[in-house]
Amino acid sequence: MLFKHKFLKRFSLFYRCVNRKSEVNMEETLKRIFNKSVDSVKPVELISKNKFVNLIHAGNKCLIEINDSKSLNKYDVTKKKIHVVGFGKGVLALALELECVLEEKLISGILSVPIGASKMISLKENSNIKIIEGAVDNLPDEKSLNAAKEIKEKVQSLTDDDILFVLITGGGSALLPLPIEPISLNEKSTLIKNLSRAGATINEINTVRIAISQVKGGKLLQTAKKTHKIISLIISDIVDDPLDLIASSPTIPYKKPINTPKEILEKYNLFNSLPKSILKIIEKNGNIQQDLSSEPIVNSDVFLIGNNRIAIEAAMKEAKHFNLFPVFLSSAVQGNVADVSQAFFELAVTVQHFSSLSQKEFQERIAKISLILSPHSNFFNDLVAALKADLPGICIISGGETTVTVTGDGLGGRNQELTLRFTRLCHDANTQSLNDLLLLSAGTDGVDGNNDAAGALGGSRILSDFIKDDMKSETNITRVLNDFISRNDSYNFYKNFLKNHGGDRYQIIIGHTGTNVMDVHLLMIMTSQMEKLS
Ligand SMILES: Nc1ncnc2c1ncn2[C@@H]1O[C@H](COP(=O)(O)OP(=O)(O)OP(=O)(O)O)[C@@H](O)[C@H]1O
Ligand SMILES: O=C(O)[C@H](O)CO
Repeated sequence: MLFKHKFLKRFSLFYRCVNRKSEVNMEETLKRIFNKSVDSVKPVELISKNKFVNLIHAGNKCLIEINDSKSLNKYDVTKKKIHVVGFGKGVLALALELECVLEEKLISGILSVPIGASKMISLKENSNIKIIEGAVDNLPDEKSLNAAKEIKEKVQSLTDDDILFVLITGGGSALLPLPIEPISLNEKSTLIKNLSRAGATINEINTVRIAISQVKGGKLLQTAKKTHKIISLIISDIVDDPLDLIASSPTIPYKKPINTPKEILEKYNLFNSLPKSILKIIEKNGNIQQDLSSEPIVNSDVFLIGNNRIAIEAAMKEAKHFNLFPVFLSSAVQGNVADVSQAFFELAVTVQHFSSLSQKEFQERIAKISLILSPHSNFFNDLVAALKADLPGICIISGGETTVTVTGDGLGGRNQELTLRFTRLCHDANTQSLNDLLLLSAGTDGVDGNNDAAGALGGSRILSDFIKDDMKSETNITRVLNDFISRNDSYNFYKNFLKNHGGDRYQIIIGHTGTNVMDVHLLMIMTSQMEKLS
């Protein structure tokens, strides 16, 4: 804990003297900002409204134009047949946009999408695209294995007459499992589950996935050598948009990893318990790049069409509509959810108490928090500008993907656990002023771990519904919070416990959104009672 309790108590007295009933509906405001940020990265925005892909008929020629803001790319498709394959949480909506743009030029396709995805989005009535749903709880299963086999066969069958669109979004790794033989699906799936529960980062998990797959890490592209052109359209759900890791990049050869798969498995104590089949492959594929670098692939173009930054920009714009001063923190928030929730808490408290801190103290605190939250280079100046502004509140906006080391048997996800831990920190600090802040954290894919929520809201104000209840003493609340956190049961804290006490508006349930650009965090701090910086 960076701040001592003493520090918090000193300032709480000041805030208790002020009647701080805010008229802003903080929950609703944050939810609306989040929804706008998700809308901005939906395929309909990225492909159609932005005119990213266009079909042009010029005389007796037919061209596809791809306008990626850096360059205009033209493909002569007059005598070509166009196909599509895709895997990930957002590819159904992407394929629909592609169908609308390419019309009858698009003659076939196969998509591997999460269970339930086609309840939310339907392709055109006479669609030529086959949809295979699979990967319950984001883990590979027989259905996604069959999808992967079909996709590989399809790609292998293409010739110089064909153009192939490959749609890639987050969640694609679990939806395109094809382990190197003799590794079984169950062995692979157990290993990935163990890595994830041990708190491995997505970069680490995908490095291991690539090493044991027949199609990941550019290997699907190898099977498409005879195809005239392969055009990959990617929505990024990894920090810094590493194209060779998103959905384990079946169409982009993997660069040398920072840590080898073996080192990663050793780090999480999983190497010594590997089944023989995996062990053999891991020892052989020490340097993943080797097999692929010998044959440069010339018939492939790759476009990044959406990322977390776009969602953040939309959130910034929407926050202004609510008269909040938006401050961009980072698109790269990573790390253990315990550290990240602590850092968000300390950031909120520092902002609330800036007028009592010397400039040096303020800078030092922000610098400490920065070690965890990796702020954008202008963050400090932007924050100071917000503190000088005459607006009722600040909204600090970030994105990224935290990790949870799951030791309990509850239901939850990194977002709900982040907001629950944040709530506990605010509650423990026992300061009235903390009622003026609220943190929203949610996955832009609409899914947070192994349940139907996308995320939640956290802060001591979410407890006020049941603090009023005479039955609950302060100690009881602390015990309840600790219990749900230790069992990794954040979902049920919001779904059942909080709801039973009248707090039913703090969990975010929106279903599959048809896109995926990691998580968004919105920290709202009402400043109307705070002194402004001069
Ligand atoms: N009970 C739980 N409480 C907290 N976090 C959990 C729990 N169960 C799983 N998780 C975390 O949820 C994460 C997996 O969530 P999810 O399936 O949404 O993955 P994802 O990373 O968003 O998927 P993808 O990147 O493939 O789209 C892991 O980080 C895991 O540690
Ligand atoms: O599918 C995956 O590998 C993750 O969502 C990261 O892209």
